[in-house]
Amino acid sequence: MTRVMLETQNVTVSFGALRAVDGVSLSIPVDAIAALIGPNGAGKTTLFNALAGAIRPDSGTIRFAGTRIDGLKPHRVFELGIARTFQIPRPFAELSVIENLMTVPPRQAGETFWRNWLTPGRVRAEEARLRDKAEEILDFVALRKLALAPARTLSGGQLKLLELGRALMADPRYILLDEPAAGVNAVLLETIVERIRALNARGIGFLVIEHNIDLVTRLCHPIVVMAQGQVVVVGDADTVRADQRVIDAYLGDMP
Ligand SMILES: Nc1ncnc2c1ncn2[C@@H]1O[C@H](COP(=O)(O)OP(=O)(O)OP(=O)(O)O)[C@@H](O)[C@H]1O
Repeated sequence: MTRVMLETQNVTVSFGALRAVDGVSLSIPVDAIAALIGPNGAGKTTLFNALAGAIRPDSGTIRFAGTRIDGLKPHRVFELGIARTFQIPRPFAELSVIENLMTVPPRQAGETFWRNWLTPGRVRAEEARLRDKAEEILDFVALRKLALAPARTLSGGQLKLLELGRALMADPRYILLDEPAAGVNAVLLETIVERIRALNARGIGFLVIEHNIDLVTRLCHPIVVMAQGQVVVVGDADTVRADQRVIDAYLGDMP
């Protein structure tokens, strides 16, 4: 039996009369690079917000590696190992690239704080360790040369890599990636794809919101298609492409 990493049962999120997420039940297997696609307004971001703890669902349950996480605060979800990136990257614009990584809170923030306070000599060692880790991650996301550049000078694609780097500082078990390809040139996109695959090979699971269907087809399985708050179909690229309900959902979105 396939083990499930992320499971939602009948999750609903409403804004007034609008059911942005309407009874979504999903089982995402351990270690999958899964995609969440669908036309504009389908409810993808709202579902991400519910998974990350930014929104409490009106009803339904969410489990991560078997633990209930619906209704938990974002920092609790983060501590359990779910990191997220945003459609529009949110770096500290004036801080350098490496500082942007070093400001990510450790997953066990309290423990580190008390340890440092009780043994102040360790603060420097802790900072050196953090810097080493940040440098290693910058190597991995191909941003080492830009370590000292202010984040505001980065291109769209480099900002996406910075977001991925910030997520990795938390040693996540799972990453919610919001539109990794948006505004990214073809060369950097290949770097992003390759890095996602490498991380997945190390056991990190992904759920990826993406409008670039070519990328989704190459990278993701399973593909979850949402429309009007509901899951339309879940399957591989061929299944999804051939499904009339998916075609209808996207055509319905055309002007
Ligand atoms: N905070 C909010 N208040 C009211 N309505 C909202 C709010 N957030 C989202 N919505 C509405 O909920 C529906 C789903 O939006 P959502 O952003 O989740 O869709 P999406 O699939 O992520 O779309 P896109 O691909 O355009 O980002 C839309 O009709 C949207 O207008």
